[in-house]
Amino acid sequence: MSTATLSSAAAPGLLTSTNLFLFLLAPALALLYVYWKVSRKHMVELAERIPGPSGLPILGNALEFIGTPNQIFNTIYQKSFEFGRTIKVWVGPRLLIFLTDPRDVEIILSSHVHIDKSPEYRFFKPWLGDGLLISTGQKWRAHRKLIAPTFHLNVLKSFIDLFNKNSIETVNKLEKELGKEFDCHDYMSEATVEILLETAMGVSKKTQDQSGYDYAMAVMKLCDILHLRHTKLWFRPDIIFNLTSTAKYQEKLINVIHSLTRKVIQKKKADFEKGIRGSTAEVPEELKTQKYETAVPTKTTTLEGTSYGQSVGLKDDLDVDDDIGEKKRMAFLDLMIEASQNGVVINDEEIKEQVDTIMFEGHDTTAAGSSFFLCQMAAHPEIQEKVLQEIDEIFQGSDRPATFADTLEMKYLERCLLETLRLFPPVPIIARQLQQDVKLASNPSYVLPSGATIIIGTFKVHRLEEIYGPNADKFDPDNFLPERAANRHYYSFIPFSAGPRSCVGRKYAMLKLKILLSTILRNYKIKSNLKESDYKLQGDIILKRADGFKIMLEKRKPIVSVKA
Ligand code: HEM
Repeated sequence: MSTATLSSAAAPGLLTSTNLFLFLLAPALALLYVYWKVSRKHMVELAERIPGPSGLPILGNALEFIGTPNQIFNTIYQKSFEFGRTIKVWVGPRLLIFLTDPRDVEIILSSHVHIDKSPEYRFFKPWLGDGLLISTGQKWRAHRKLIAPTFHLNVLKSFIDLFNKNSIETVNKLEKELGKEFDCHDYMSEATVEILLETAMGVSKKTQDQSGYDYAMAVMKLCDILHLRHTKLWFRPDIIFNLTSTAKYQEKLINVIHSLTRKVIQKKKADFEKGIRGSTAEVPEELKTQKYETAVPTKTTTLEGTSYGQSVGLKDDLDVDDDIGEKKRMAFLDLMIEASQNGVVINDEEIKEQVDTIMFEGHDTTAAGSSFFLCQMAAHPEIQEKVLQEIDEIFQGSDRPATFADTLEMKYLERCLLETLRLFPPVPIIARQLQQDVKLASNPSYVLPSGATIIIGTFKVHRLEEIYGPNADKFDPDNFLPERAANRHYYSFIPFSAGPRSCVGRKYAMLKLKILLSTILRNYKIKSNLKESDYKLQGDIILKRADGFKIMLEKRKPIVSVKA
């Protein structure tokens, strides 16, 4: 039989199986669609009760999230005024519900059940693995229990000298910018990375052949890519994204980041084997604070209306006052390495995930917070004068390093810092995935359906007129006077989130920022030609200024010049 005869003989059979396949595919797809519709019926019905912009079929409101990061930020914020405090948005088949009423925010954040992060956090996985920010369930609980004590105030007090040393080094680096307009965010990023290396990681930055600046820049570019994946729907599926040149670039950036974390862990392990514990970063004799430190009661952890960045009425696992044992008073990476020795609580891969997580969460947030603070000082010179006056009263013209007791005296500076975190929360939204229905406190007829993504709009909560008054958008440090703070709902100020998944670095951040910012202000006055209304905001993971954090410095008299 010829080949031609063979293929024509096989053709009818082939056609039959194709037809059969199509014949079965159509009802299978129809059944799948019906199943999908039925399984979502409950969610769709509950969502219908919640107000929100009307969207297109299939796409929902997805097209509203198009534009530059600054445009997207403005669109979302403007839209928030068109509806009430609870807003529903469909992005394709995904249901997002924005919450801004502090009573509803409390239900979600204070819960030990609603702790799952939204699916968007998966974009962080190649970088942060299953670190504290992303993990959930038993793994998150075990690691949170291990990590939270490493940011206890007793541990943080041992970092004061390193906070001072690095702050003075930042002041010295800034000197070359005198008289020019420049972006202070680069300096704040470098400083916050280097401080983390020398404190929480306990390695000297001098032993690292990779600079904090390179690391911070790689993180910044990686965040741009992750933001792109959040906002551009076609970049979301891995199968498409992995084919793009952006995916290759992402891989390169992750290599830069991971190479630093790997080196840090190797160095710490080597030290550990030699019996070295604690930070190996050196502090010059004249910057050691012990001789200046006055006795401060160890339990003085609350300042007026707030306790290190959250309402005094809120307590979390960082607020354990009882004296913890010597063993638990170890810094972050020391404890990770020690815990890994028996391999039960944490293994090597998990240590790497946690180091990556702390390096990211610990630097980018504080870099944004400190940059906004400096811009706010420049935009409000009369407020800056009051901060300078307070600092001058504390230090009396001396160039001695700041002590823990000094940080407790920086009450006005702290109010300015809290007010900065209110108006410009570095983490502008917090997202959770619901595994069960939740009735809202603000309106019990609204029930958040299981399967919905809940977005807590911190930026919006912090600017509610019903809570912060008709001038809610105005920079007013007196919003944090104890009597004003006491009259507000605890969950109306949540820059560090709150509840069981609150920020473990809250106290670390506040203490470090007070020392870093007061040291800068002891040396420089901050100036700018720009007003607050000129800021162009973008919320790509961390809230930033799309127009850059432009400031100018003027040397203060008398000049305080301490060598690091
Ligand atoms: C101004 C500075 C900071 C701000 C505004 C901030 C804010 C936040 C917020 C809002 C969350 C919750 C995020 C979410 O649920 O999606 C968070 C979580 C976290 N933060 Fe911070 N943070 C700051 C500094 C730090 C520092 C300095 C560290 C570490 C040294 C740190 C480590 C973490 C970690 C590990 C988590 C995850 C906690 C968990 O899920 O159990 N943060 N932070």
